[in-house]
Amino acid sequence: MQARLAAKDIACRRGERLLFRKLSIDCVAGDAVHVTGPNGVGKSSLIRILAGLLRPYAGDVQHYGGRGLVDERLALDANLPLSKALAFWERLDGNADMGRAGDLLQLAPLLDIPVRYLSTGQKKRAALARMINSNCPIWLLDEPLNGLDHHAQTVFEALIDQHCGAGGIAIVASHQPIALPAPQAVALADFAA
Ligand SMILES: Nc1ncnc2c1ncn2[C@@H]1O[C@H](COP(=O)(O)OP(=O)(O)OP(=O)(O)O)[C@@H](O)[C@H]1O
Repeated sequence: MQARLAAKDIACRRGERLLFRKLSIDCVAGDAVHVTGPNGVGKSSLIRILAGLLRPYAGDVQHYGGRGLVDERLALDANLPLSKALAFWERLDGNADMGRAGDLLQLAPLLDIPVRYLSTGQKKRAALARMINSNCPIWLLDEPLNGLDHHAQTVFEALIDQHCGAGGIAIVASHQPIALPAPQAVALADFAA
């Protein structure tokens, strides 16, 4: 069965505020979605709902296929050299070869450096490579270009293109323009409560 992610009539409440409501997204293999909106409208909250990390106030989310998330929280042990921090996930994900993603995102020179010493963009490159290496068909990306230099941005845009071309799904919350293959646009302010 092909990858699918469907959110139906979801609403999001944070604290006492209802942020958005009646939002539906239906993605099938190959789809890309660009979520936009001003600060505080709920883009990160939406990505976390789609990832299953935050319960929607109303509506539901269904998915077929694993979900990979990259947001501002770096899921890598700050005290380990990057190679060992990545190896932790490689054991869980059952994929020991960082391979192409690691090459393209130029991780080789960073592997001996403790994660806490990596620059913002280097950490983001490592997080993206880890997600790619997990082989999840559904990519959930919260500001994935933040911190990346122009070359790394271009490389990652090409990786999204390949991922969708191979039947993956990418849902991207981004302030910055990002080249996505035939994206559906979701302007979150249109669903503000
Ligand atoms: N745990 C929480 N409890 C209460 N309110 C929260 C919580 N987390 C986030 N919020 C509020 O929810 C709103 C939406 O936050 P969110 O991070 O989803 O917005 P965003 O659109 O991603 O913003 P930005 O563009 O600045 O990244 C903000 O007003 C924020 O203060």
